[in-house]
Amino acid sequence: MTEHTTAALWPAPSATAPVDATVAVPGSKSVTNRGLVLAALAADAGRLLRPLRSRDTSLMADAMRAMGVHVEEGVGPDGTGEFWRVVPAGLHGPATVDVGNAGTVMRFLPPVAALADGPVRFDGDPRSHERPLHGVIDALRVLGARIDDDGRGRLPMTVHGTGSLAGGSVEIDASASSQFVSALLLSGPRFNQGVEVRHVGGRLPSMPHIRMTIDMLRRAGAQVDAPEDGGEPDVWRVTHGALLGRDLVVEPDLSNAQPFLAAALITGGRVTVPDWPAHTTQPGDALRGIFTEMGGSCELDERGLTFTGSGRVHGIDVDLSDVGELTPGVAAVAALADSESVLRGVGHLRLHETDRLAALTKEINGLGGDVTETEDGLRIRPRPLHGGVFHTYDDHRLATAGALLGLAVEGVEVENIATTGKTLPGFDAMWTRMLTADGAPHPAGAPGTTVTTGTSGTTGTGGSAVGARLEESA
Ligand SMILES: O=C(O)C1=C[C@@H](OP(=O)(O)O)[C@@H](O)[C@H](O)C1
Ligand SMILES: C=C(OP(=O)(O)O)C(=O)O
Repeated sequence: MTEHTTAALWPAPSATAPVDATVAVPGSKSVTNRGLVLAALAADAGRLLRPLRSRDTSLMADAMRAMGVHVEEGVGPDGTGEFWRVVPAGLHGPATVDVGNAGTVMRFLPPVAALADGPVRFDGDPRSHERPLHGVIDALRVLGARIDDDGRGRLPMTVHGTGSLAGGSVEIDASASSQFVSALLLSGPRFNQGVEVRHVGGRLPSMPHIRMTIDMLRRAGAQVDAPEDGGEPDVWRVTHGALLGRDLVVEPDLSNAQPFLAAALITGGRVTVPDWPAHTTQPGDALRGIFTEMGGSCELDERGLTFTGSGRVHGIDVDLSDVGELTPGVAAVAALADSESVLRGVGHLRLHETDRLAALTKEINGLGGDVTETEDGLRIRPRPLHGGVFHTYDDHRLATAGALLGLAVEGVEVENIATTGKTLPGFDAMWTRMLTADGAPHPAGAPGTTVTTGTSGTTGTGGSAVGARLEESA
């Protein structure tokens, strides 16, 4: 856990009534950044429709540009929103990539850089020097790349691209991050022999994110063999071959929908998120089950996902290994529940944007809570909380967790709310608008208040298509 800064304090608004709003959530970070990588590696141009525009995705687009790929911004005809057009080109070095604190950029791009025709230097925020990268660095060396690092398997480092990579079979321990596996698979079609990745080690977290990688690779024309198709457990194979340029519609970011759905749960209100996909690999879809168990109910129909709180919030005993990025939000809700919660399977969160288990424990306890760290998660015993400063350690999900606590606890001040810009710029304005919605009951198909950001996302309200999934129109 890094030291907190003296950044501005944001007085988290408390809820004076049950929320009743429709909140259009911008595009998925994970889909946008995979889409950019696959488009840059494709044989011809493609577009990302409704991409997320945030710090993590801008870093990815800028890194592509630094290596010679054209990423152009555009706005489509009425109602279709913003897009990014990606025109692949020969990947070039020398180049410099700023990864910020984006796991997707620091893990997904070194294999791309190995295909460039010169050196690509990687560096980022101080925290990026602490986040594990050994799975990618060691694997790339086995697959034929030359990499200069400081011997710790972390950033900063330089990948000496030679224009191609042999590829082949490799064993990695990806228990620290599923992104090691995704990184090698995403570039696999461009390796001369494709790639076979075998995970050896502790439990692999974030499996839905690996399924997202496989799903998107297949939609881009790649041949992938995966364990869920009857293959060997923990072994993935990607065959060498061309990737297709195409149009990809980016789904709303369901993990970023979490604070808004949680607001309905905490206040006993109602929030609709339009364009919630009927089928998705996003881990945020698990919120339907988790928050229902914690005391609400949800309905997926032509308006999107409507979550309604019951006025009671229950504790939960849950394994979040598959959906680790939901942990800060679940922990905040659990601190306001009527019974104890145990969150399991998320030891790897100690290596996320910050040590999330330590940070959540310290900050919730700083408001009077009773949270203890376990070996692989958190035990949360609800207690009456009081106001105070909620530090965020440059972690977007700590910031939204603080906002959630502020709904029910007067006098919570969230440090550096702007850190939400990593994946959700304008969160504070969306939050305030959700809370100041007029609460007028909205019949099916005619939601009352719509909250959008200016950065991306849809502005659709009633009648917007459910199932805005990854779609090919190429
Ligand atoms: O591949 C992805 O897009 C992600 C994978 C997960 O990483 P870990 O497996 O490191 O938790 C997740 O937490 C992160 O927010 C996004
Ligand atoms: C862990 C996260 O991000 P990253 O992609 O930087 O790993 C997250 O968004 O919760």
